[in-house]
Amino acid sequence: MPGSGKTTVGRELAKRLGRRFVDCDHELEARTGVKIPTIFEIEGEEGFRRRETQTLEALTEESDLVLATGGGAVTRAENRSLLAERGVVIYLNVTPQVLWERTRHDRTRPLLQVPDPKGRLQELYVARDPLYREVAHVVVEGGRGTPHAMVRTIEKELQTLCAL
Ligand SMILES: Nc1ncnc2c1ncn2[C@@H]1O[C@H](COP(=O)(O)OP(=O)(O)O)[C@@H](O)[C@H]1O
Ligand SMILES: O=C(O)C1=C[C@@H](OP(=O)(O)O)[C@@H](O)[C@H](O)C1
Ligand SMILES: [Mg+2]
Repeated sequence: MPGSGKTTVGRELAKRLGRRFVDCDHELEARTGVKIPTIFEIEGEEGFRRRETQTLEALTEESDLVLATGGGAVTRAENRSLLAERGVVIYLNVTPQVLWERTRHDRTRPLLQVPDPKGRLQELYVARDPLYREVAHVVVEGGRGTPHAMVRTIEKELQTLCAL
């Protein structure tokens, strides 16, 4: 979900694992030369989603990468397949209340620029939680832990997965 810590935790996890970190939104901004809100303004969510899929297709071809997606990547079935088949997917499960506390002053997430962002986060959470679970190999409860604690938990989960 937006605000769950994908960018923050992903960057720290990559450092810890000695891998390259890429954030899909940042890559998309680098490719287009404009910020995410501008893509939404000009092309709408549909245009953004099309570009997001193209970027995910390219990035999931690479190996040894820690990739942070945008929160809505799971809404397209083709993205879910790309992620589940080409990667080890980690779902950072954070309650809507905490997501709201973390994103309430942030203007860079167009879907949350509505009169009731807390209600929007609740709706998105209900709609997306099953999709995140469908695609995830690991679910990490990320409510109140620090990014560092989350990295440690993910590392342990990855070690368990690799030992299977
Ligand atoms: N585990 C955490 N504990 C507290 N704050 C966090 C945690 N993870 C991220 N944050 C903060 O929450 C905000 C959103 O994090 P971000 O990494 O951008 O989330 P996402 O990429 O999932 O939308 C940032 O201000 C970040 O510093
Ligand atoms: O939840 C979403 O649909 C989105 C989340 C954003 O990324 P974060 O999850 O990093 O905020 C970004 O991709 C875009 O604004 C759409
Ligand atoms: Mg992010």
